[in-house]
Amino acid sequence: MAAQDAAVDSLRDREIGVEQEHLDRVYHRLEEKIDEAEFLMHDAVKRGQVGTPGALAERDAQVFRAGVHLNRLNSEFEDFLFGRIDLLLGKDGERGPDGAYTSVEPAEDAVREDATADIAETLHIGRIGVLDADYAPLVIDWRAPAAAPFYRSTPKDPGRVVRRRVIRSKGRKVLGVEDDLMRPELTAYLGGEKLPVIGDGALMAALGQARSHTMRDIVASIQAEQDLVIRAPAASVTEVTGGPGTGKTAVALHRAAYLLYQDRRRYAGGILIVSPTPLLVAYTEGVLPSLGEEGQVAIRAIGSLTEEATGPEGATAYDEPAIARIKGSSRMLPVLRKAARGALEVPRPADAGGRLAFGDEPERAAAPATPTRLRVVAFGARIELEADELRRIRHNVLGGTAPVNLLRPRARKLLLDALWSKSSGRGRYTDPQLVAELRSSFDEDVSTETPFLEFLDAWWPELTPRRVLAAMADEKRLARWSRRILNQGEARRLARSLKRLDTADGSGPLSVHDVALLDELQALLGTPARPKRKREMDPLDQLSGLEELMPQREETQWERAERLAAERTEYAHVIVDEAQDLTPMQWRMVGRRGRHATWTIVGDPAQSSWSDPDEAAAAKDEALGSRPRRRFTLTVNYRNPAEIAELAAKVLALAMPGMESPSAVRSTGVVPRFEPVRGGDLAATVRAEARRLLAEVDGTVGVVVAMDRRAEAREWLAELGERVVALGSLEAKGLEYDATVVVSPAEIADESPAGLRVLYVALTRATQQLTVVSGERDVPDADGVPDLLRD
Ligand SMILES: Nc1ncnc2c1ncn2[C@@H]1O[C@H](COP(=O)(O)OP(=O)(O)OP(=O)(O)O)[C@@H](O)[C@H]1O
Repeated sequence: MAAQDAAVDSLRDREIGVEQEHLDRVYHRLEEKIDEAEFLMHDAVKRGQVGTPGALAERDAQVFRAGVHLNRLNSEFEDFLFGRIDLLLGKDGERGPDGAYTSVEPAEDAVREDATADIAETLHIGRIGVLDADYAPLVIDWRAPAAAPFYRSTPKDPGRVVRRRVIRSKGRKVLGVEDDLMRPELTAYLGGEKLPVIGDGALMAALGQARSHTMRDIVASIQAEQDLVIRAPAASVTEVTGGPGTGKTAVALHRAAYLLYQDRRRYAGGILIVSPTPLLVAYTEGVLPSLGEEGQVAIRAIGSLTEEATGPEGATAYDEPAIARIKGSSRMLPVLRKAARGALEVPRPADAGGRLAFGDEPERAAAPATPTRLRVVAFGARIELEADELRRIRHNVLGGTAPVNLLRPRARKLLLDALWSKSSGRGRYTDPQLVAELRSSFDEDVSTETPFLEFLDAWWPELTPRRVLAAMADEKRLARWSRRILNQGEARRLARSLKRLDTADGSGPLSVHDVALLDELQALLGTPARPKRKREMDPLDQLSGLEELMPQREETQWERAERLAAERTEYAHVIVDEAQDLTPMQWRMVGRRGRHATWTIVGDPAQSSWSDPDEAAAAKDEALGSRPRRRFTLTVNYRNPAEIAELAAKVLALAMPGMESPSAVRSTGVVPRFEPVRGGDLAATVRAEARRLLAEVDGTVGVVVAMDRRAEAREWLAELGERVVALGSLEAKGLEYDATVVVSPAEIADESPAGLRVLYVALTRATQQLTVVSGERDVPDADGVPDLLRD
């Protein structure tokens, strides 16, 4: 036995040596490329000294290209090279642009009659492609067509692949190799020697690794059903469903990288990834850089899609479920329409200095209540418009559906018309040209008069979304705007929840659901065009007057890329993660960002925390329009061991009877634990359990509690260090931990109408171990199993 083990070890060492040699060759080539890039960079800087506009632009472009290249090469990727496939001869002898043979099927004579064959081609797969000096592929980019068989090939449908190898390396050192044999029936030879096979698969090794607070890419172990989604053509809408842990988030992120690789020009318009929480954004945002992609992709939490309204930190407050239900519903749309127009008559909050939601100027000094009379002096006489005349004009202007803020010029025009019709100058002449001149000077005089300007500002103020939302905090007013849409109780609750915003400076804390309302209001109000500010001039240039002689400095590509990203409100591709949670109002908000986009939508209806899935489905259909859809289903759970998945399936059966659970790919033999509260002390029980799990696992421990308990749970765990995190049930979306403690299933299930589905989410976060602690509302049996989790 020992001799056999030693033989296996020495074969493994030999194969590691083979891959090390290849990796050395790759790094040698990379070093040459880095030298080249650095040379280009210096050359470019020299060119810059010539100073003509053309040379400057060329220099910028060259520096940009060389910089990007250097960046990618210099970032010492862990697992830069991670895969290899050994292939039979292809059907035709054609090679693709990456130098690899294109044919997926083996040639007819690739396998001899005695089931022996020769390996005709070996490809190494890595995060980016590298060609040698003769343009032969040293490494194929994982997204290139030639790399697809690495992911797609299975023993059932092997194509040309005989052996698929995952290479584990760190920096420049190869640490290990794991092989899967795709054609076990063959005896294959490579360079005259029998092809060796090492280990028993890389997937299990990857799944067993401890989790950290950031997600890893899965580029070395993407499975065939996932690869189909990642490489699906970007036409219209790609919809992916699958249970917890089936890799939906991972697939969505890899798809973003794939699309950029496929068609960088098309996606220069940006890819937006919408995530449910800032926690999931933080968890996933390292994946794309690790795949060599940054810049073009914006990952945003649904609560910070409108950064202008919320600030970069976004909205993180959660409304209680009954309020969230109202704010998320599409019934809010007619209410907001009324509010956007009605808010014109609402006096500004008493103070100044508040942050404008979507503008860039601070609010000006407090204005009095909306004026009811306009009085001006023209041609030496006083002219007045009374309340009912003003009302008629306002009514007239608001007739259509145009955004309120864009109607101000029309309001101004109708006011001037009405004043002119009362002016003494009107009947003075009959010559049309004279009348026109008189009118024009009348308009100019009146419209620059301070009383007129002040009146217009107060009577037709430029509204901000925050100001309108704050105006809805008044119960009577909101009752008026929501008549026959919300019932009295709903209107009252909604108004109360908006009171937070009705502060003097209008900057009270926003909830996640407020953001979609603000965004809708922004669309209803419109943003008037502002005069462009002149670029500030260099004071030295001004002194010498040289600026007129110098060519206009052109924007560099970097500056341009940054500016476009900052200005971007629509994207070329929109990816929605945890799509089952988007409310109808959120679908409208996301829809506005992808009006001309292609889409990838991933989600799981069984994990939805939104109470009315039909209403959300209708809003989603509206956002996507009639675009054709391709649907995929992922079926294998890579996160939870079978023991945990089995327990979660009991809740799934209650939450969504008849819905199938994904099948867990591995089992650990460790069954979930059940802990009743010890001595009535929930905090101590949870703390003890978290401490125990910290000793059991290498990575992270997540403690999931009902939303109302978040703050206290953080205190319970404050001294246990950074490996432990306390989370509210809604915050656990999409995250995973080596071990989790789920605190009081009944409390989580009772939180909202979707509570059972939220509990299902909480129970499916662990990769190794799970403990369920019963609280007051649970009814544990003699083994501590709460009633919700019994058979
Ligand atoms: N092919 C794979 N190879 C290695 N790990 C994988 C693979 N597919 C998924 N995983 C891992 O499984 C875990 C679950 O993946 P992911 O979070 O993407 O699932 P999900 O479907 O989004 O889950 P949920 O619906 O619960 O949010 C992650 O740790 C991911 O890295």
